[in-house]
Amino acid sequence: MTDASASGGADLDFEHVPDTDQSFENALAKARAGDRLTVADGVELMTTGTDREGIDPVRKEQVLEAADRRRAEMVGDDVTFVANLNNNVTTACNTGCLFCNFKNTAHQFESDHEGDHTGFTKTPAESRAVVEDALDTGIYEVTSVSGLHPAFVLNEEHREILDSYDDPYAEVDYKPPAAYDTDPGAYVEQMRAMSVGGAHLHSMTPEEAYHARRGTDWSYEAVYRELKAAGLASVPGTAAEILVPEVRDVICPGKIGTDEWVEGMEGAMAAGLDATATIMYGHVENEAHRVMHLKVIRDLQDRTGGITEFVPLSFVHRNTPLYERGLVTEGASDAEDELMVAVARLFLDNVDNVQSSWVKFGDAKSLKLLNCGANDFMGTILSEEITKRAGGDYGEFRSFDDYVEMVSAIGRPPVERSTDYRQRRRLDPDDGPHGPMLGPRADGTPMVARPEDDGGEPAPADD
Ligand SMILES: C[S@@+](CC[C@H](N)C(=O)[O-])C[C@H]1O[C@@H](n2cnc3c(N)ncnc32)[C@H](O)[C@@H]1O
Ligand SMILES: Nc1c(NC[C@H](O)[C@H](O)[C@H](O)CO)[nH]c(=O)[nH]c1=O
Ligand SMILES: N[C@@H](Cc1ccc(O)cc1)C(=O)O
Ligand code: SF4
Repeated sequence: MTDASASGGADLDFEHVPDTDQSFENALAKARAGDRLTVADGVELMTTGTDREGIDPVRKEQVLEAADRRRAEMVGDDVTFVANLNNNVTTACNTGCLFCNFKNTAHQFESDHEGDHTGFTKTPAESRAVVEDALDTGIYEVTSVSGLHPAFVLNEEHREILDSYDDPYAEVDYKPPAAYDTDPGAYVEQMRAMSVGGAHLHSMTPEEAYHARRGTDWSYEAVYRELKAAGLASVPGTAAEILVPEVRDVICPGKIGTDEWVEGMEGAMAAGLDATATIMYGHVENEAHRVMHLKVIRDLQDRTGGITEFVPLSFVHRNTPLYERGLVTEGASDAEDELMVAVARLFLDNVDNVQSSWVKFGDAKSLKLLNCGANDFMGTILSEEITKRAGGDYGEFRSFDDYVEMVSAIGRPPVERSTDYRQRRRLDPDDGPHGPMLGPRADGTPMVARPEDDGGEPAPADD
């Protein structure tokens, strides 16, 4: 039997292990025929057979080839990408996920705290200014994911509710903005600020929505409706990590559970928002957990139909507590990354788009993954904090010319997309230089990186 433990480290005694009654050959035949796969089928494909130790290179190629063909049948050869900006509002967070080095514990942001930290908080006005600048470069979308700052509230009504607790910090992780150097404002103020100028705002993960309703009896749907009215247009399905309780207990015990993540996503879609879905893999979990996670996503999509894309996020281990505490010794191998993308394509028969992330994989591997079942190539992002702070070093920006060159090199058509994939524009490789055309101020002028995006020093922390 195969034991994933690709990441080495601690010997965790999980209930769910990759062990099935199915055979690899049967599972592959079903995948090739386009039959809906069971979890056992998925585990056979993900492990290249539980009858053998390790990954079998020939069987792996068979799985990748089946996924590549399925991708061509489902969405054709186009490789899509979006002109977008990442604008994360704050790194202050007390949730304590053990895979995350993006966050800084919130007490460090308090006005009376002595000593430096590397984090930041932006006011709504500062967020608006960053988005305004990026709109001029032609972006279509603003992606914003943040730490759960204790001063964050949905709106002023929420602030009053949280203020009325006897000990708000202990009971509901709330401390008034006056305690901090920088006030992040209310979530609705940040939404209004970042949806400026017709930008498509992609923000408020289920974990952030949980924070935006903490201490109340409001439903996720009601909270997402309020955020939508303030400018939110779609939701990033992060905070998913691995949607199996025994894994969450190890890597993110402070986070919402599997069922609540699903409830949050359903609330977003009930409010009329599209969402992406993610998996963060390559740490303590095994192949059974990865496929169980895919089943949660497929069931959710059967019920809602609102998931626009699935994003495999390979764990970046270097600067994280999981690595520092010896729970993992490395991230996923190349073969595991390939199989994750391929089995996602084969298992998720109801999700059109599977994303290959150059931030997580680098250019060479992310291009290879476009031949293993992926069809989307993420976005220009212009700024990156999560992977960089975890020790990743694939940069913070890809220009349209970079995209056209890379995608053409693998013989596929490069296509600019909107966040919901409904607007598409094919780029002619022979007609450069290339720039975005779909954003509210886009006119085809090439986007350029700010100096710090080219490996220079980042801007100083503002908090
Ligand atoms: C940093 S959080 C920010 C948004 C919000 N606090 C949340 O948890 O949804 C966004 C996502 O980044 C991903 N992430 C964080 N650290 C990572 C790492 N070391 N490697 C890969 N992905 C990581 C996780 O999937 C996480 O859900
Ligand atoms: N995979 C990563 C993403 N993906 C999100 C996209 O950039 C985009 O927001 C989405 O496809 C909706 O259009 N973003 C990152 O910053 N880092 C990644 O690794
Ligand atoms: N925030 C995620 C990436 C992400 C963003 C938005 C999404 O819709 C999906 C994934 C990361 O960097 O790890
Ligand atoms: S993943 Fe999100 S919730 Fe968890 S510590 Fe990082 S920023 Fe906070």
